[in-house]
Amino acid sequence: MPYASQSLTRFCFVFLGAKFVPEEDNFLQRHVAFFDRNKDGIVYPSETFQGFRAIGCGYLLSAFASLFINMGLSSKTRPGKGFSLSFPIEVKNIHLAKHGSDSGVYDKNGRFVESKFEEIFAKHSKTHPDALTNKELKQLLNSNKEANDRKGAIAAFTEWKILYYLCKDKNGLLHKDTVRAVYDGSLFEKLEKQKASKKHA
Ligand code: HEM
Ligand SMILES: [Ca+2]
Repeated sequence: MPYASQSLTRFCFVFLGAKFVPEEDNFLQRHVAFFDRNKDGIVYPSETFQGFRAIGCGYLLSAFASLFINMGLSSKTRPGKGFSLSFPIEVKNIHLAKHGSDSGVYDKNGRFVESKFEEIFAKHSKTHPDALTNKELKQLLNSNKEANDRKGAIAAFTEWKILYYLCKDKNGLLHKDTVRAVYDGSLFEKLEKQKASKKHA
């Protein structure tokens, strides 16, 4: 973004109270917008940390996640801009941070591909119709692995394992509706509400 329009965005946010709203059909923007705590369109490391804490993650995981996610994705989402030590992630460009060895449920623009989502469960949920066991999740990750893509495989492993750790049921199953909700980010809002209500109980 040229400097003038960047300043205009900042002006609108600060003085007019305008908020960044993710595109309705861009599920990847919605996935990430939860972590943009003040809705200015940018996720800073402190916001990733606060978002992780809000959904019930411990200090250590939240601290590591905020460092790795922001250091890893910041530059990719800021094409044409220099490196920034405050490691901002621009939500509108989050599709540029997609990696390999993923499920393909997000297309290259960050939109949700229903057929790819259904494919996960058609191929891998053998024990229970609408859920994945830990072993089936491992098989999913292995079958998504692309050749010479260690970085992508590690990123995919981390995303799925954190999801499993946070959301598996008491029988160790990761349910289809939970996985659907992580794609559009609504899962994060639900976890935040659950955590807040536990705190007040
Ligand atoms: C507890 C927090 C989070 C969990 C459990 C989580 C989980 C996931 C899962 C399961 C996927 C799908 C991967 C696939 O389709 O194979 C994904 C994709 C993605 N997530 Fe997250 N995520 C979290 C937080 C974040 C944050 C904070 C960011 C960045 C600010 C982020 C950026 C992405 C991106 C860019 C993708 C697309 C990867 C691709 O399709 O290549 N996620 N995440
Ligand atoms: Ca922000």
